[in-house]
Amino acid sequence: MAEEAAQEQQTDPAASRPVRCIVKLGGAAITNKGELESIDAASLRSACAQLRQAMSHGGAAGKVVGMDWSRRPGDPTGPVVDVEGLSEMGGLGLDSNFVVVHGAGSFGHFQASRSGVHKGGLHSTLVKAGFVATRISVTSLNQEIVRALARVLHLQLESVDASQIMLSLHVGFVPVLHGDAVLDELLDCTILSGDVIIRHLAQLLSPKYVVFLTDVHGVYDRPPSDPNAVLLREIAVDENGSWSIVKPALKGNKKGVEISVAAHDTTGGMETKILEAAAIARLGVDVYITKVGTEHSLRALEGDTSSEDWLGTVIRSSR
Ligand SMILES: Nc1ncnc2c1ncn2[C@@H]1O[C@H](COP(=O)(O)OP(=O)(O)OP(=O)(O)O)[C@@H](O)[C@H]1O
Ligand SMILES: C=C(C)CCOP(=O)(O)O
Repeated sequence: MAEEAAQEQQTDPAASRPVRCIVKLGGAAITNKGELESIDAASLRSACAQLRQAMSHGGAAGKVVGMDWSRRPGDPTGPVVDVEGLSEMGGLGLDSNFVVVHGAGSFGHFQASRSGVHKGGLHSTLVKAGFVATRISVTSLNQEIVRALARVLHLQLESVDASQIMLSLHVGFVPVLHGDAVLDELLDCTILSGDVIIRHLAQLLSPKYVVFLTDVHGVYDRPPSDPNAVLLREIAVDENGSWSIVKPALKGNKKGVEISVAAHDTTGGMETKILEAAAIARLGVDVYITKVGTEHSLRALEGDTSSEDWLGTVIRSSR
């Protein structure tokens, strides 16, 4: 009986509450992407705190009850479990209908690019070793992210596969997924970006909006390291999937965007993000790309990017 109910919830999206937001914690946002296996702790903390704020109904969400029970007694970071506090969980008014996907940043891209996992070739010992090394690296980042989220969200978090997502949401979990080294029918193995996972999730879950948090304010007309780079405020996507810059009007009617990708980035950097965001917008779901740890990221997570002073890129359907 329980199994049947679970299956029904898994296959029937209407059985679950609608998903409000799918958010990507970009690897460039929460790690120091150029420095091997280095977390940007301040940005990660800020992203978690803002997620909590965005999930809370009308601001303050009460006392924090840590859900990270893996800490040992005597750990200076806090109590192992505050049992009394747990009874308050029900009354906190957190809207758990968020799905979190994180990127790899400096956990995974180095290992993958050095061994060439993204290009396939599992017959090679180097690729096989790189596949394993990439998975170890990105899953160790995942542990840290799940811990950081568990410290501030009064919710249980799980790394889940697609078939479990709807059910997890239904019971009040916040699913946490991530890009990874994966087996592939065409290449035999490759690197799957969190950006691509988000597009699939958007198709599956029809969220109200999607947020990409990264280390720059949004999509620029050229790499943001160029002092003349202009932030693109709005990009429209037509029914064929082609996109055009709506705001601001660029000099010389410039249509394209110049993109640079870090040498060790195995998933295409900002180019992949724009392509995936355009595919999501085509579904009728607005996409916000903005910088982690800013007032703009909080507003994006709350779904409120309408005011003129919001800094970021909105990608939406032209329909
Ligand atoms: N035209 C451009 N507009 C915006 N960012 C750009 C552009 N060209 C290059 N970039 C770079 O893209 C980077 C963000 O893309 P990236 O894929 O690294 O983000 P992420 O999703 O946070 O990281 P990860 O892929 O590791 O999860 C920024 O650091 C920025 O410098
Ligand atoms: C393990 C890796 C390298 C996954 C990469 O995913 P992304 O950082 O979201 O593009």
